[in-house]
This record gives sequence, structure tokens and C-alpha cells, in this order.
Amino acid sequence: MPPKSGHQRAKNIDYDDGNFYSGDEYSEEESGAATDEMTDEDREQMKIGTAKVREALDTSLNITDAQIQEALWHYYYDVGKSVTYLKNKFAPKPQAQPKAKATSRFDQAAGTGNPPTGKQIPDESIRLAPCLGQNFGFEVLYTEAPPDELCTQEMPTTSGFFWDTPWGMVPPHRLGNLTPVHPIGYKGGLLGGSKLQALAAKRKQKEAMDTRITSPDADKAVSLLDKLSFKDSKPATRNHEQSAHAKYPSRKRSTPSEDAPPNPTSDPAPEPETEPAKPVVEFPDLRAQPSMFGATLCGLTEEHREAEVLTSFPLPYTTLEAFRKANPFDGPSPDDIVRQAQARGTPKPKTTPKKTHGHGDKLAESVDKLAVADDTSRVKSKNLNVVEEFEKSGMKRIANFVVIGHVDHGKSTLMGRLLYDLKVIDQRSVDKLRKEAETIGKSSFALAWIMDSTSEERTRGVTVDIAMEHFETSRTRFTILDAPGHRDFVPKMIAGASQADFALLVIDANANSFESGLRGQTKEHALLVRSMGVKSIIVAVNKMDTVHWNQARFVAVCNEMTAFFTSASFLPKHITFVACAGLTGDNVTKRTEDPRASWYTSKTLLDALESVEPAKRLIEKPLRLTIGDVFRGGITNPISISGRIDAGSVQVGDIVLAMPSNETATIKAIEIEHETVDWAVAGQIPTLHLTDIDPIHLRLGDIVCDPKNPVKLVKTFTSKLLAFEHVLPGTMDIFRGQLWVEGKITKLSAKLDKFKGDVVKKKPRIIKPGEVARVVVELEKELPLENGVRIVMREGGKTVAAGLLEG
Ligand SMILES: Nc1nc2c(ncn2[C@@H]2O[C@H](COP(=O)(O)OP(=O)(O)OP(=O)(O)O)[C@@H](O)[C@H]2O)c(=O)[nH]1
Repeated sequence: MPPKSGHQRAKNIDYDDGNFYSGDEYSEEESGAATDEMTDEDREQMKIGTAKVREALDTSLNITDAQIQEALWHYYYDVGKSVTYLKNKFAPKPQAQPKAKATSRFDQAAGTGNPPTGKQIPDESIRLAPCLGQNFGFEVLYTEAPPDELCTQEMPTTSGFFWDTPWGMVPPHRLGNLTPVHPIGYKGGLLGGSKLQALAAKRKQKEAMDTRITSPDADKAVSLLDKLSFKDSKPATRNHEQSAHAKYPSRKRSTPSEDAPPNPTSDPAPEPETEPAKPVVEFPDLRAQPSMFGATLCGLTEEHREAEVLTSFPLPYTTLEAFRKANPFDGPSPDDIVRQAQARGTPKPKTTPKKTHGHGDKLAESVDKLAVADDTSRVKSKNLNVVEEFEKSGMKRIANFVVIGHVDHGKSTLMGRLLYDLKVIDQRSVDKLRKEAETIGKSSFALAWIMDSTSEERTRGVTVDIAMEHFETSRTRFTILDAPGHRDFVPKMIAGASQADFALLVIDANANSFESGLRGQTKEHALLVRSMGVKSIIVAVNKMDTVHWNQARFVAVCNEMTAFFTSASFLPKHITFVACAGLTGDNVTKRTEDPRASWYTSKTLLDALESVEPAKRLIEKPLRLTIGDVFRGGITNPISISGRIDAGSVQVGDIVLAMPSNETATIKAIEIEHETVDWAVAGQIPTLHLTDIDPIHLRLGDIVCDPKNPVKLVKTFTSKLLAFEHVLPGTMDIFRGQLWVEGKITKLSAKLDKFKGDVVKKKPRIIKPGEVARVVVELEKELPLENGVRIVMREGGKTVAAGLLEG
């Protein structure tokens, strides 16, 4: 039968169980041995003690004098302890404990079975359990009673699955600082001696200490230190001694200096010149011969070496000639070849192929063929004057807006409806989506699927990533950035907001949903977009069909939100409310015909979008593009990025600088809304196909800028912040768009007047929600920042403040 796991044993044995002290480790014979060396004084004490114990014991218990004396002997004539022990041992046993649940072999092996019962041992809060640890040359310190399984007779030489592992054969160089002790084999008893032995030894130690230190406090402290310093006291020697004490030892009165444990406060005792002779106990060697694998792993014993057993085991085929000649690391790796070819961007000059191992060279050739398309020398700049080109083009206004709001308030559906009504999406595609949505029982999501295109988003019914779609009216080219509403995706929403000129906040008109939205992301999103510089906001009070186009409900939502927007420093003239229903299309692109909505005479959603004045384009400023997405892997365009141009312009052939990686790249091609173009200007969200750069240097949120006018990397800055929560000096996550690093507010310099910006109070201790302050921020790593850039501070997944960089 395989040895039981420690956990299983722990379940089946109880410290209170009478059998715990029985068996080989304690017998009448041994107890006799223990009294062999009694002094007169011992005999006298024994006599008195026996009488007292007998008196205290229940007469119905059948306990002999020898048993009482044995107990007294081991408890150093402590009548109380002896009585407790004898009662425990001989009193009728309490009802059997219910059988513990079996632990699976997997749990046993993984050590994840049920925890040991961990019963407390009386008078001891800390106890050393050397029985397991000694097999590995160290000891285990338990802050409570050690698991029962460590102290049972069923304990093999090592525990659990590793009981037959040849520990002793571990080669010395693998041991590090460990001093292994050879397993001592089964000996029919506890490796560390019986409980009585332990108690007797402890009492002996205490006695020795008593003679040295008289103060009771010092005594306690030293006894604790002794327990802790147990590790340092020559483990190997003690292990040998312990293993020799298979029988209960006879007790000797020893002088304190002989047996006292090492006292860390006193000078170390000089080492004895010669080691005292150790008792030799022979145990049968129960270790199995090492397997071939084990021998390979751990090395061979002397015996095996002498017997000229194989000392090494060649791997198959390694003796073959071809194997010896082939060196897989000879020459560049396939990755290196691809990278070099990409970086060069020029076809490799034809050289006479070396007759080598073939594989790497063939790959290099084929990569070079592919790399023809990646020829940097062909990326010629047309050297256009982009500002003039833009003015000549008569391009429509550009407006990018981010759709924000609490999860499930209908953002994607509303945008799907907008695109459908504007015929950006044809009827056939919508029918197809409807069918697909019906098959998985989500027909109401068909319009949302126009925006939510990934299978994850469709099956979960939740937007996960920013979706980008375009549409245009007679005056404006719009880009929709549909942000996820779920709080787990707030950083994605920040990414969307960082590319937007204005925001569309979608609110469910239903009272319950509106309330939960306020507690959730409705307000947080609005604050975030404001913190990121968005000035104008359209509020779509959506799902008006669910509240029967109740005017009072609409007014209530408008009032509550207006109060909030004002506190978040949106100007009333930049806030527009629209009552609509995305699912039915009422008031989205055309006015509703529902008679219940006759009270609403204001703008449709499309009119509201048209009436927002887009942000001013900073075309003549140096280039600043925030990377919103990175695409990798195309053969012709191995690395592409997309993102909003915050300032400046780009054209094909331009060399741009990515920050903070500080790496340059060449623009190979530009695409806007799937059309190839020669240039792009501030406000647009182009896709740039790049060359001469490794993808690792381009991350979401990085800034692509003009190498002649690069953005600075900053580690410490002053910021004017608006607090949404209480702000104290301390660590925060600092966001610059999608880029974020850990940082901390090191100083609250001043509290400012919210409207005029004047200093109201110097060195405030705390900034309350709604207050504006000047603070100093230190970042763990540098971020590309410059004056006027907006940052967001979040802590524990919550937005606590937003700031404007001052320098
Ligand atoms: N009755 C009614 N239901 C609507 C309306 N708009 C959306 N819904 C429903 O609301 C649910 C959620 O819509 P979504 O468009 O996925 O919501 P969302 O805000 O985009 O959700 P996330 O993107 O995951 O944050 C869907 O079942 C829609 O059919 C509406 O105007 N009226």
C-alpha cells in the first residue's frame, strides 16, 4: 500500500486519541529503563508524587503505579501535568470523530489537500517539529501545533510522493546552501522521538536555563530565542542523535553547560576538539537503486562508479555524423534574418550561395524576395506644401466624436441606427446581422452589431474596444469613436476620448438605469472627456420609448445632468440635450412621428452633431500624432499605426520620431477611411504604414512627432488639477491618453480659485472634490508631455482628478 499522504493522516488522527502515545515509542520496558538511574532524591519525589497523582485520579481508572511513575518521570514530578496526561490516556474515549473526507492524490501531491487540523498543544504556542524537516537537513518552525501527520508512526523517511527519492544522491553542486541528511529508513517510531521525549528534553533545557538566568522575563525571552535558534545548533549532529534515540532515553542529570541550548546572547562555546563518538545504529538501506533517469539527473554513487556502470547516456542520433556537423546556431536565426531584411528594406545583393546547412539561407532568400516591396529607397517624398494642399482641397469640416456612457445605455445601437439611416450600411448587411443576432437570441442587438464587430463583443453583448466608423453630411466628415461603457474598459474609453473633438453622452431615460448609470460610468465618462480637453457635449436621452416619451422624465434628466455638467466646468452653451430612441430611430436622423413625443420640438441627433463647432486645426504647428492603434503582420506593410493628428501634418516619405522610444520611422503610405492619400492634417485620423522601425518601439498612446521638433520626455511637472475625489499627496496612475505610468503627487502647492485661477490658499493639506489646485507630480518613468497637455489621475480604478500641464 502506498504511504498515506500527510493530509489524509492529519484527518484521521487526533491528538486526544489514546493511541497517540502508544506503540513502540513507549512501553513498560522502556519506562523501566528510564528509572534505572534514579537518585535518592528522585525516589523520594516519586513516592510523594505517586501518592498525589493517585489521589487526583478517578479510582475507576485502572492505572498502575508504574504508569503513574512513568508519567511523573517524564513531567519532572509535575503532578498536574501527569494527571492530565494519565486522564487523557486512560479515561474512556470520547465519541469517535467523523471520518475525514478523502483527499485526492492530486491534492496530496500538490499539497493542496485539506489543511491539517492544527490542534493546539497545551502550554505551547510555538513548537518545533523536526520530524519532517530533518530529512532535508533543516527544521520546520510551527507557530501552532504541527500537523498531526508529522508525528505519527506511519511517517516514512520522507513525506508524500517523494518518500523514495534518492535525496542522498543529489550532486553537491546542486545543493547550494542546503546540507542534506541521508534518510534514515523506517524505524518504527517518530523520527524526532516521542512527545514525552520532546517534553523531557524541553524540561531539561529549561532546567539548564534556570541555573543561568534567574529573571523570569529573561527566562521567557531566552526560551523563545532558544526555540528560534534551534536551527543553528548543529543540525547534522542532532539528527544523528535523534535517530539513535529509537528507544526512550534514560535521563541523566546534566550540568547546565553540557546540555543547555546555545544562548544567542552569550559567547559561543568553543568547539570540542574531537567529536564525541556517535552511537551507531544500523538501518536497512531501503532506498531503491536509482533509475537510469535518476542517475543521469543526480549523478552516480561511488558503488556504481566502481562497478563501471554507464556514466553518460547519449541522446538518440547524436552519434551520427550529420548531427555533429549540423549546428543550429550557426548563422543568424530566422527572426534575425526577417528583421535585418525589413530594416534594410533593400533586396539583398545576389551572392554565390554558400554550401552550408541550407535552411537559414533559403529563408533569407525568400524573405529578401518579400522585402522587395519594403524598399525604403522607393519611399520618395513629394515634398508637398501640405498646408496649401489642404486649403486647395476644399475639404469638408472634420469632426471626430467619442460616444460615451454607462454600459447598455444604447450607445452602439444608437450609432448603428445613425449609420443605417444615413445609408452608410445597406439594408442587406443589416438584414444579415438581424438574422445572425436572432439565431443566438439577441435580436435587439442587431443594430449594435454594426459597431460591435468582434465575435466576443457580439456574444457578450458588450463593447470591448473602440470602434471607429465614418459618415458624412453635406458639410462635415464625421468619425465615430464608439467607446466601451463597462468600467473595466475605462482606459479604452480614455483612448477614444483622446482622439475626439467633442463627446456624445448616451443616457438611458429609464429611471432605474439612469440612477445606476450615475453611480457607474455616466458621470465618470463625462468628467474624463472634460479633463481631456473636450469642451462640447451632446446628451442623447435615449430609450425614450421605454418611458413612453414622458416629458417630465426628460426634463428631470436634463436638470440633474445640467447641474453636474456645470460643476464639471462645461459651459451651458456647449451642452445640448436630445430626446431619442436609437432602437426605433425616433429623433436620430428624422423627427419622431410618435404623438406622445409631440412636446419635443428641438434638434434631432444628426442636427445636434452638425451644430457642434469642430475644434480648431493646428495644421501649422509641429507634428503630434497620438497612436491609437498598432497593426502588425502585413507582408507589404509589416507595421502600421493609426491615430489622431493633434497638430501639424504628415506626408508620404516623411521621417517621424516615436516617443518615448525615441526611434525614427519612415512613412511609406497613408490611408484615410480606406483610401490611399498623399498627406493628412491635424484633426484627421489616418493610418500610417511605416518602415525602418521595429514594432516594439510603437505602443498605444505613444506620440509620433517631428524629429526636428520632438516632444519632451518629462519625469517631474507641475499641473493644475481639478479634483473629483479627495486628493492627498501619494501614488496615482497618471494617464496621458492611453499612455500611463505610476507616479505620485509630491506636493500640494496651492489651492486655486476655480474661475480666476488665483491662489486661494498656499500649501493646502487636502484638495476636496470640485476644488482646483496646483500640484507637483513625479513619475516613475518619463512620459512625452508638454505644456497644455491634459493628464488624468486614477487611483484604485477610479478617476480622482484631471490636470493640465503647466511646466
Ligand atoms: N427599448 C429600447 N432599447 C434600446 C434602445 N437602444 C438600445 N436598446 C437596447 O439596449 C441594449 C444595449 O444596447 P447597446 O447598444 O449594446 O448598449 P451599449 O451602451 O452600446 O453597451 P456597451 O457598448 O456594452 O457599453 C440592447 O438590447 C438594445 O437593443 C432604445 O432606444 N430603446
